[in-house]
Amino acid sequence: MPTLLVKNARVVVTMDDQRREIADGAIYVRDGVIEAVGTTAELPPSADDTLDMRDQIVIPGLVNTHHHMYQSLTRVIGLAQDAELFGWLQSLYPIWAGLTPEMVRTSTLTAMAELLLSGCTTSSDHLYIYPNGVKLEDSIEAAQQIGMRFHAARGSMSVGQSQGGLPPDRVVEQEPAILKETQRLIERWHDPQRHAMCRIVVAPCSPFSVSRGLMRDSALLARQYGVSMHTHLAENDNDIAYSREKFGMTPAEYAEDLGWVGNDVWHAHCVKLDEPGLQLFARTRTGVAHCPCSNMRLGSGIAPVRRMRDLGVPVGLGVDGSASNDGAHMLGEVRMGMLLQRVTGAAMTAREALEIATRGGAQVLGRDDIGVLAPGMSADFASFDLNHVGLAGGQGDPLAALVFCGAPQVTHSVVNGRVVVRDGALTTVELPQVVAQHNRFAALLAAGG
Ligand SMILES: Nc1nc2[nH]c(O)nc2c(=O)[nH]1
Repeated sequence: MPTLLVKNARVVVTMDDQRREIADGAIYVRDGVIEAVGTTAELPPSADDTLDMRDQIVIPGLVNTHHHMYQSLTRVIGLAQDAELFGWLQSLYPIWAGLTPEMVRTSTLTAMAELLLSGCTTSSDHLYIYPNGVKLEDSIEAAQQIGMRFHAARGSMSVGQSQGGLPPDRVVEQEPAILKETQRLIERWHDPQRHAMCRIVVAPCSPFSVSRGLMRDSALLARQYGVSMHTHLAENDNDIAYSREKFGMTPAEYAEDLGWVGNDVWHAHCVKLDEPGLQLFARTRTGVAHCPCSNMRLGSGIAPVRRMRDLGVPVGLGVDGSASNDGAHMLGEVRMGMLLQRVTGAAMTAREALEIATRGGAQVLGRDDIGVLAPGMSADFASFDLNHVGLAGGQGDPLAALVFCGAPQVTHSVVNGRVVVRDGALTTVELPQVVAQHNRFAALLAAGG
């Protein structure tokens, strides 16, 4: 059983129940699981592999609760640069119709590389468009290759324009085929055990691209297998208007009506969730993926995260797809999450913002084994060099500096006890080659395949 020792860290931020921040910190890992956390003097002096974290801060691996990784192929597309959600989607659906399995595989590697280099060790990905033979396996196999803990959300769209939906008919699927494929994926890939590296999520896309029937049947399927459910909800004013006009309900009423509330459900955005909706989410422990950069980029508004947290709604953080962010720096997203709440006059500390991205994300994804550095937890963590120029002058409070100052890339990232980034470089893929391939695919896609 391989062992790993982290020692001499300036500080280990545990996010444990006492929120301990351990100076001269150390972590001892056996077979991918944390065995001990303490000071360097308290822990064993050696292991099969040792990371000397002198002048580094160690934090629990960040948990990204919302992404569309394929969208990294369509960053800053001209027509979509300045549009709100519906116009943005309408200009991108036709481009995404050209996606191929190889494009999904490569863009998943690129997006995961970006996440791992920014401190994220677990990510969800909402893949909801399946043209040209694309399958969820294209992203699952990329996650295995790069070594990221993965919640693969089998998205779907079934209501095209001819039925009153937003997407063109050619990118939607038949509902029986969606359900059959989702069931196959759960049976093939879902691992319900602690420390699982791959879980499947049932994830019809949004009220304006999926029927009520598919929402209901998806919930039944998910609960039959005990897997989580994920969708978009209450993202902007047009989204609210669509729900009111089409269903005669607010988004929260719609979700409740279809069985889409509970601690096995998390909704992306929820910018426009009203007070009864917030109360409903708190009562039912329904989760939210907060995506501050995307909400700003699309001009959607500011999610009431302060109110959510005060009511006890589980909140995690998400970078969202890179066509609406357009970066995927998870620690940068933590900073934005903190700053954006302050724009509303609400209080949000650096420590709370980091908590949302660690413990909060773990709760939203339904996991009790990540987001905290403590014995028995998965060995998922990231370290940052405190000598980085962007942190100069902030040494008095390294954790606050990391969140406030504008984030560097990691020095090391460890996932399930495996060193996936060592001394700033990915150990599992040749990143320059991946990026070059990604750029070729992006150009092809923009040119119409
Ligand atoms: N931010 C996003 N919102 C969405 N709604 C929807 O139906 N698709 C998307 C998306 O890709 N990004």
